[in-house]
Amino acid sequence: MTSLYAHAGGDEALHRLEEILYTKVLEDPLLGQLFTERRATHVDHLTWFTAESFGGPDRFTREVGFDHVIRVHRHLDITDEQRERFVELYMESLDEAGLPGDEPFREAVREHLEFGSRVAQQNSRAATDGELHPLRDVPMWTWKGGDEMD
Ligand code: HEM
Repeated sequence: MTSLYAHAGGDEALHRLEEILYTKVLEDPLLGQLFTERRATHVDHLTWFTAESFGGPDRFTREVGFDHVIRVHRHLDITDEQRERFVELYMESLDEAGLPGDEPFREAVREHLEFGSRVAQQNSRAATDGELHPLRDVPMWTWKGGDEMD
């Protein structure tokens, strides 16, 4: 079965996607409150995370580590509106980056995002370690598509 990573177009396509998303996020009035400055590592780290989650190389786990994702979201106190806007901008970015538009792919990306953004939100609101989401590894995302020969 083709991985989501391969179907998306690999690192190059995912990097293009995350770059577009990050530019949108920085310019957005609601999200700009959280993302206050452009960080050099952001697009690369988000690319590596997504690549790994979609069945590509495990570079995020090897070079960054899942604890980092918990740390960066901690105490951001992400609101429902901000979480939803993040998902909306991400879905828009898929089109602008020219990623595949087929339904199984889009559905898998949306599920990954809904899950990931809820984990980030929970961790952003955790007052104690006990309130953190139990996820401690990059989640491996599967999908219903990918049987085609490509
Ligand atoms: C699938 C969902 C998400 C994933 C995979 C994700 C992943 C990441 C990663 C890997 C970083 C570290 C970047 C670095 O090291 O430079 C990061 C930072 C950050 N994330 Fe998320 N995130 C998600 C959802 C969200 C949501 C929903 C929000 C808020 C609405 C958010 C807000 C932030 C902020 C404010 C930072 C740190 C500030 C910055 O780098 O400018 N994230 N995220």
